[in-house]
Amino acid sequence: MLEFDGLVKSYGDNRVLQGVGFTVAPGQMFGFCGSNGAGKTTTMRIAMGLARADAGEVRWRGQALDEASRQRIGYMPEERGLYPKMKVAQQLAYFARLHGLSSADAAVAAQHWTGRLGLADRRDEQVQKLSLGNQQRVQLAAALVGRPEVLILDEPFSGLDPVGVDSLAEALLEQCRAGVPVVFSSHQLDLVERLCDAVGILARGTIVASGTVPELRAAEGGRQLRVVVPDAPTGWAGAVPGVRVVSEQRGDTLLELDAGTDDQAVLAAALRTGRVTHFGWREPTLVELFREAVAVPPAVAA
Ligand SMILES: Nc1ncnc2c1ncn2[C@@H]1O[C@H](COP(=O)(O)OP(=O)(O)OP(=O)(O)O)[C@@H](O)[C@H]1O
Repeated sequence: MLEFDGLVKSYGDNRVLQGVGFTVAPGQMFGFCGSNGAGKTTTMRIAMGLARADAGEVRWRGQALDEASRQRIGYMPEERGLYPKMKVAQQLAYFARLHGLSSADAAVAAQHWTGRLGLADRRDEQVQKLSLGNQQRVQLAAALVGRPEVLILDEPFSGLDPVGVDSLAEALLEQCRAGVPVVFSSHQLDLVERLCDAVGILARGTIVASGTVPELRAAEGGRQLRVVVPDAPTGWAGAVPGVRVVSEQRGDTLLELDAGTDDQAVLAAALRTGRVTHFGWREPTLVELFREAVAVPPAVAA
């Protein structure tokens, strides 16, 4: 297990982390979400020993991370960290050597990851001559090239084109299948929803929601039903007991049902208006769950 346990961190009066904890199992892909400035980078930097926590620790296999165990982590920092004048393959082989690979293995790993991440034609170019997206790919290759036991990636998908997103996603899933725990931060919640086994949402210094996306949906609790009745008169659903109309546009209605309201009664009411072309429960997207989770509760806002 990779365990983030009770992390507390302030910068002056700015209490950024106030007890952040979550765990990532081997082979699990964990999407670390939160608004700008929520503290995701700070959390990852603490794990890598680049910022010091005021309290709490990060453990891998039960041991607090130290310099030696961090050698076995593939880390992609937010601020990026490549040598601009070094050539791509040479640089990746260098990073692999830093992670303990022999020079022969390092050269093979550099060759492999440049191929996997669409950089085969760029191996002999200086990093500074690459486009931003390709520099990003090199940075990802640098995190992967040392055969990491754990991956901690700060916004690895930002700036990648759709093909780059796909090749990185495939590479990360492959790492998971090999038993590597992967944590990555992202604002691309559609991607998080598609890729991650578990999600943690950081707000107000703590993890305010965590679990699989279906678990987050279940915790959210709202029951919304989408009913499409093209010929129905406007406002038809307002007359059904226990139903609140969330939105209604040319027969396409989104309804919130009270706990005791039978969806079949709603269907019967819809059928009385004419044709029903769609009737189904609507699952909130991760974007909607995120908005709900980060919204300041009235008691805090007051
Ligand atoms: N070295 C530092 N000195 C002072 N304040 C800092 C430092 N690093 C981060 N902060 C503050 O800590 C807070 C959290 O920043 P952090 O970069 O961890 O957030 P984030 O969730 O990664 O944000 P984003 O999504 O915008 O990248 C911010 O208010 C930021 O200004």
